[in-house]
Amino acid sequence: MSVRAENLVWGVKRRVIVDDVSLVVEPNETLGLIGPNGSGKSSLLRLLAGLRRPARGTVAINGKPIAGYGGKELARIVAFVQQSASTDTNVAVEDVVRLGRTPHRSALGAWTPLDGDAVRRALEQVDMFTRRGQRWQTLSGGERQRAHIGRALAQEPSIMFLDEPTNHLDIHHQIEILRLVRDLKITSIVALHDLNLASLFCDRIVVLEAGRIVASGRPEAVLTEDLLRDVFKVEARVRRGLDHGKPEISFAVA
Ligand SMILES: Nc1ncnc2c1ncn2[C@@H]1O[C@H](COP(=O)(O)OP(=O)(O)OP(=O)(O)O)[C@@H](O)[C@H]1O
Repeated sequence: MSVRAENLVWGVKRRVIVDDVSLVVEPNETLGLIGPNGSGKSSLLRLLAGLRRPARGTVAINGKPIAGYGGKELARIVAFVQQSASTDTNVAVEDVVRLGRTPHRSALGAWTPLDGDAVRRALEQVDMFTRRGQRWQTLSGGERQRAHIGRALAQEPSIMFLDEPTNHLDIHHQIEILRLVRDLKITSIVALHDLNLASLFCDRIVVLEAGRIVASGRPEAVLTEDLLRDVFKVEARVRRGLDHGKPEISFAVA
């Protein structure tokens, strides 16, 4: 499914936080959202997912304005993995992941084998199947993050929004989770701080600075030394990676 935003504006009091943002994400594309702290990545993700209403502008999913979707209908289509999401602490991993099935079930609907399959698959995808019975409060930060991603996967969404999904993850799981997101046949929009991971796993990258889009395109067009200097205030060298041909950034620190 596609996501199209036109001239989105959102702010708090007099401060404009998302400033006239327009973008299109094509079906099955993985779009990376990068930008310095406070540039508006999370705010934009929430607007795109319909969790927040813009002051101006529109979001359309598959050509239909998001305001035209019912709550449950939208929940079947869209999953959102928040930055450091909280969860009731007295539950097991599997209970958290099972919550992902909620939008697919009627109020009195029985748990079906299809629900069970989706939960098992999601637990396996995030490498948490063997920990499915473990209590939430005993999990490490990275395990909690993977369980939250598992919940979103169990939802079997058509569009997934992920806000810093690699937070707390070791390098193996950072790569595995982003590879999974890239390879899923769904549309994904991912806010990321790690520019090398954005380069490796995103089809396209949008760069935000102070709420505005300052660059967008394929990683090799966007991740330039000039952009890193201008937007991220770092000196860096960008070369083509020998193994994958994608831009590879090394930071020059004295
Ligand atoms: N509800 C709110 N009330 C007041 N200010 C807000 C609110 N939501 C966001 N902001 C401010 O808007 C700016 C953008 O926040 P946002 O979380 O979207 O940035 P971000 O790019 O995701 O940042 P980070 O990389 O640090 O996660 C920040 O300066 C933040 O303090």
